[in-house]
Amino acid sequence: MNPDSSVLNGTVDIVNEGHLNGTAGDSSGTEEGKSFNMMPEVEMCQSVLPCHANHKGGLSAGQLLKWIDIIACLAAEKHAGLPCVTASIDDIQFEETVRVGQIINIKAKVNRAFNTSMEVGIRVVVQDVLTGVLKRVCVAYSTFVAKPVGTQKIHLKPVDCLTTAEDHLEYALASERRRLRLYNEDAFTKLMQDSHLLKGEFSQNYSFLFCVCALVGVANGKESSQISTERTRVQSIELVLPPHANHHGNTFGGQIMAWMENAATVAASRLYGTYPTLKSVDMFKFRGPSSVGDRLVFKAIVNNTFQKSSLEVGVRVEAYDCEEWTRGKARHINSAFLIYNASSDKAQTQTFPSVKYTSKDGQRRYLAAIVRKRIRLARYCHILSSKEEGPLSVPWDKSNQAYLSYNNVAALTVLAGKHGWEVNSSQPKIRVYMNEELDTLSVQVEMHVTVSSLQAFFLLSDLSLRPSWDRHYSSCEEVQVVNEDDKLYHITCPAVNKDKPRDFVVLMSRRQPCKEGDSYIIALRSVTVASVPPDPDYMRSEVLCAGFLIKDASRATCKVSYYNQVTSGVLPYIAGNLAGWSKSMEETASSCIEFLENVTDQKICAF
Ligand SMILES: CC(=O)SCCNC(=O)CCNC(=O)[C@H](O)C(C)(C)COP(=O)(O)OP(=O)(O)OC[C@H]1O[C@@H](n2cnc3c(N)ncnc32)[C@H](O)[C@@H]1OP(=O)(O)O
Repeated sequence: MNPDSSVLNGTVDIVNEGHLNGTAGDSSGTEEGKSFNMMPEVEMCQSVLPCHANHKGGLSAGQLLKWIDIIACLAAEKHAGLPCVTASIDDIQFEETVRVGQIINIKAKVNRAFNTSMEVGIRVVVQDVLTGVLKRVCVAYSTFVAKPVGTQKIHLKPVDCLTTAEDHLEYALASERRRLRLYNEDAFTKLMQDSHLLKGEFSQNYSFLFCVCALVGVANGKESSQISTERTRVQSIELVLPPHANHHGNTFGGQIMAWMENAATVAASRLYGTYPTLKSVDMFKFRGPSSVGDRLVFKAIVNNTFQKSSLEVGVRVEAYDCEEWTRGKARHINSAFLIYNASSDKAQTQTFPSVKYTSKDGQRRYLAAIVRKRIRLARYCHILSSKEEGPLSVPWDKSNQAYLSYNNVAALTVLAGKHGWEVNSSQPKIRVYMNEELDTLSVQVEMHVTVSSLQAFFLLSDLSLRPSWDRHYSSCEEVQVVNEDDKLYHITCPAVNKDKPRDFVVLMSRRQPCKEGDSYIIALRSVTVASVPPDPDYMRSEVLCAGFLIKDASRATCKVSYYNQVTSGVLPYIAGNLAGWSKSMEETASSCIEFLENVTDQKICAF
């Protein structure tokens, strides 16, 4: 590892610096006076070789899962002092592709012990050998159970070496995550059972979906552009040999996950016709053990596609010992759901075809994938609502106006410059992107408009015109004109579900480009002003960073990009879109384009 602290300091927002400085490979074997063995953390460094890579030269997700499981198990056993088994791994988002020649660093430590189980937190970082730059690949949380031979249950000692603020935070969050794990199972069962609720919450589109699904299920083949999920079905068998076993003789969990990833990737590529990119896994659950000599049958199938930009593959693992094999009696030992994105390494954005099911089981899987997507989204709601978000608004007054405007514009510029925007939906003039980070979610809506960027800038920066094209705005009134380019507005929005209607007080700061090629900027953020106190009829909500960047495409056309870093106040308005059962963002974008292209000269003059 590159010990150059300037390299590390440059990435402290990505990786905890202290974390990286304490390498287990330190030849002195000590850190801050503690012997290595006393360190709560376990660390692994791997140089990524061609044998670890997939066909694209990137580290294969299966290999990474194997390393994650090894290191997590060692951390669990260090705490328990006993053999431990993986019970589950929470969903993992893969943020960075790792290439052959780079160095992987994996650290794991027990965040919290409960009764017989404990949570292990794992951080994976990649370092480029030539530049020394470090990037986070993923963060994962595994649950391990201490399992000595026999049926005895072992109660674990509590984690008592919480030294840093991060240790304390992880300790506190571990019980939240456990609560969420248990809640997710209940929520899934309830949502699957309660089709009434599903129909209600998924609104018209969802009941429509139900009807369409039912029809498609019966009238197989009538919709020619849809591909049957059956075409993606994969079945693959592995015989568990000694090299596949862990140090206790059971089939190694990491190996099972790697095999599962392999089967899932084959299923996804059958639909796609090329190689999709694994974006995340939605919990690996180890339901029961297997051992050397077992035959493991992997069954994978695409369950559903979302907005044509991502798909879910379900993988089920069944184990048979010799006798069970001849009797045809399987043990269901593992299940996981993997999310793939259409590859973005081609000049043109690829999309997945829509799928249809042709059996009752297919219908169940299709709906279950929607429910899981909804739960993933709910996790964002949970993260957003349990994250100590606020207050996000900053008090506005004349003395801090210059700083606030600067921050407003700077925050939007930083948001727009983020890496990792992924296409969520694509239409001829509109494209929706999402950017998921650990605890933030941002959306971008790109629109191609046949008006000059100057005209779009003037029209969009007059927020009082917005209710005429954005149905999420009920009203928008000017509260104060600070100067020509900065105004305060009070916005009211319609109620969603059974909530009260919401209102926002925002500062709009607009900037024309300083030089050719720069964008016009219209930045929005919440502020508090004494003249607009919260109204009991409205739920006062906040926007942290939103707005438009507008850029010339040709003399008469421009690209308008709308950004929003999602807050709990904004989420209800876009939740359906993110989960794939509503197209409200695309509809609003279409209405925005129509407004910009058809607006009369009068309105422009009035501004
Ligand atoms: C490192 C390796 O390679 S290990 C090999 C791969 N892993 C395996 O083979 C494990 C296979 N699975 C098993 O053996 C079992 O399902 C076990 C041991 C995980 C759980 O056994 P069960 O009899 O279901 O145990 P039980 O229901 O009593 O739960 C025990 C604990 O595990 C927790 N647990 C059980 N399942 C899960 C799960 N899917 N996710 C998170 N926690 C879980 C429970 O909450 C409980 O925690 P607590 O005691 O702290 O409150």
